[in-house]
Amino acid sequence: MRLRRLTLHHVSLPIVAPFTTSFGTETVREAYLVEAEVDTARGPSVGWGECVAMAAPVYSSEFLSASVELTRRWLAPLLFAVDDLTPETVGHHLRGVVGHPMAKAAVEMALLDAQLRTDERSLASYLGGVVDRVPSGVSVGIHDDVPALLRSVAGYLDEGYARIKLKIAPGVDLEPVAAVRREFGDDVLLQVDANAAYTLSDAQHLRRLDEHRLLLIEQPLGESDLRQHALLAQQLETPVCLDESITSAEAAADAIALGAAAVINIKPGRVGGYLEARRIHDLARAHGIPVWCGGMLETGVGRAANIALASLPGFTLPGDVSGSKRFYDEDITEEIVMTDGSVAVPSGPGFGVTVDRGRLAARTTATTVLEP
Ligand SMILES: CSCC[C@@H](NC(=O)CCC(=O)O)C(=O)O
Ligand SMILES: [Mg+2]
Repeated sequence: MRLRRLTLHHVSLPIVAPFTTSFGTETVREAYLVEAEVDTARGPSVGWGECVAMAAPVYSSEFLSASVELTRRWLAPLLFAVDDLTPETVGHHLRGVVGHPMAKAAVEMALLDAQLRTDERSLASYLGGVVDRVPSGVSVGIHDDVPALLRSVAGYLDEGYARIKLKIAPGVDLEPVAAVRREFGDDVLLQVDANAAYTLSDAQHLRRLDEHRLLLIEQPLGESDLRQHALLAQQLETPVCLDESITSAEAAADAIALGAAAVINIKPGRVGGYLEARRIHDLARAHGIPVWCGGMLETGVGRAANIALASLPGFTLPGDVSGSKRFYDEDITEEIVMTDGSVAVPSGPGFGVTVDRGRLAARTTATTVLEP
């Protein structure tokens, strides 16, 4: 294919309720969608991608305006210069640009969507999906008090979510977890996510979570603390899951080899795209490491693609693949609906969803048009 134009649609989506993690509170999701216009062997096509970087470098070192600038100054010119571009070679052509996996993932996504639409093939089929529905978990932010948390969890359980993930931080961990266990019983699939808020010196404190029979504890320590996660894992019964630390298949291999990850949260944006995400899936599966699909408050574009990824056989734990309404009153695509604890794997060509241009325009704060 040949890339003719990249349009970055900067969008601002209000979140239905403040979402608080150990690194801050989000009330609006700033993001950008990548619209790629390409010429393929079968004629012109358009594909969509989504950059999951946050507005500020609080989750990882990437942030949206840097991703836009990187795409404008380096990623787009490199890709415009390629005559026989394919989604599978985007990573190769961008190898001279160090880092920035989220920015790279967004453009690779758009080219992959464009190619799959031309081929009339779904992303799930292309990646090797084996199921047509996947279990839907939900991520629950830190609340002001336990009663408010219990009301939120009760609501999600009433909706049918298959798994509850609680954000925790020092001082807001043992009490809320114990309260949820006490209120909803032992059968609820329950896990926690610290977003790197603890240090190895907290090991004895974190051991006290073991009594609550959690599925896992996600990213308790810092992104670069692989060895320390391995030492922590030796002290906990609760399986350690890594998120922020797993920035590539190579990082996943190191984490597995070091015993730092008993479970891996795969986020295509964080690792540089859906092809790298599949490589991590394959690697983890070869080592008997369960994986699940994480979330970055994606719009229906990224959400639909994540659900397709979650249909691969190694995704044996419910992912953060909630319905659109978990975060947004109105999505930019058709609504992703969770019913009876699962979401349908999109079966249409490409990512299987359609960007509603009216809704997109209503949420667009700026547009960056990139041409050769
Ligand atoms: C704004 S927090 C984004 C990162 C966080 N994501 C979630 O908690 C899931 C969000 C979602 O369901 O999209 C994580 O560390 O796993
Ligand atoms: Mg996480």
